[in-house]
Amino acid sequence: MNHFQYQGDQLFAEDVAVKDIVASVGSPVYIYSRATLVRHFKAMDDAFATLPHTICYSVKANSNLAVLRTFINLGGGVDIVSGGELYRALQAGADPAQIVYSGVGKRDDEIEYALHTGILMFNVESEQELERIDVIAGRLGKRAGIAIRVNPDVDPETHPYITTGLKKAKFGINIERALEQYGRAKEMANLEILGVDCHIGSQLTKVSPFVDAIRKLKRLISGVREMGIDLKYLDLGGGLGIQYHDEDPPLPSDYGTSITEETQDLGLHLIFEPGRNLVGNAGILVGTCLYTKRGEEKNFVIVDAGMNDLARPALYGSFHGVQAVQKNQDGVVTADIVGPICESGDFLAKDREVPNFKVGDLVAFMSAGAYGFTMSSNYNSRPRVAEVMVSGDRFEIVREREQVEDLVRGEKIPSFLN
Ligand SMILES: Cc1ncc(COP(=O)(O)O)c(C=O)c1O
Ligand SMILES: N[C@@H](CCCC[NH3+])C(=O)O
Repeated sequence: MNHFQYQGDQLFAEDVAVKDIVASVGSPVYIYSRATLVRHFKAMDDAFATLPHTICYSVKANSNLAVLRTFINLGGGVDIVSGGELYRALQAGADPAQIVYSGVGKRDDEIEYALHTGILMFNVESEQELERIDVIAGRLGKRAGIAIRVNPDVDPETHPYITTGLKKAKFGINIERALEQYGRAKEMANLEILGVDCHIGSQLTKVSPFVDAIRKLKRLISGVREMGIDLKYLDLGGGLGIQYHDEDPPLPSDYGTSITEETQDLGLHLIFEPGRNLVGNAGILVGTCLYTKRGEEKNFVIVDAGMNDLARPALYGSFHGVQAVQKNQDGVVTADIVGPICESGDFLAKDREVPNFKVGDLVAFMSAGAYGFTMSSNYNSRPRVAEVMVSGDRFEIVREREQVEDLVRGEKIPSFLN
């Protein structure tokens, strides 16, 4: 069941009318459905019920503390890529023993922070990083749990900007060189080799690339075991896609069945790092129509939300469904829905048949729960919008809207300018 649905002519988030949220919180605003978050987490968790596994939610998709807490309360771990994400995860109550840390550019201070925290493991993405972690762990008198993030050279058949598992990508260590690096890691005094990791890309709409990657990893796992290394974890990253428009991604249960089949004899604890699949369709962005322009070439609906609030259309040409918060009887129009930002790339929908919006109408951008707020910026000195969590017939602001004063926080005018 979808938790963003019409009741009569009104769009609801669970049992709350979206217009009531906007009336109370303002526009634009991100709105999340707690019931959807819970349902998605459980679907992913249930998909692997027959194997030991941990769902380590990928914080980058949506790092709101209320979202993190929802998954953590369901027993989830987290996948982080920075000291900032580690801080957020801990604030939300994550168990350090269920935190995995990926990313090609971990800084010394971030590595130290993670070691002090006692995270489960670093997913190491380069030969130099392996050494760096060993040195820092030695200095702190700690042993660092690690997995090597292997780049299996598999095409996930998704947008090039979110393809990560091809040889030409900056991510991970090429699979042909991985065995050698396990050998090096084994000789490093302050590392404890715990697993093998890979993440091949995001918004995958087929299971086959995951299966191809696993088959390649299995050969590596045998090789690592032959070196006398006792592996415990196989981290298969995230990447399962969602429906934004006309995609037909596999259900978590199908993804689970295929992966379980491939991995059940390995005797490894599986880790998954889903982001988008858990949160993407659990959130919407709502804006207000400020103006309409009827052009000779094009029609425009100008809204108060822009590419700084939702970057995906501008960055990847992504599709987000557009719906009227209150359905009207005024027919449809083919238009670009654009924001106030001074760039022609500032569109949220292009050449789209949409309701014939009028000034003051509320416009909902669907499937905006993943990589929406987390990729927002202050471009054009626009304050970040509020985030609201709905649960049943209640809603709560889970992040206040920024004020313009917040935009100069920490900024000083140098005295020599006086
Ligand atoms: C290492 C890693 N893990 C997990 C994810 C989450 O991906 P998704 O949101 O596609 O599940 C990403 C982003 O693609 C990632 O880079
Ligand atoms: N930001 C991307 C996904 C990035 C995946 C991160 N590894 C998107 O919105 O689709």
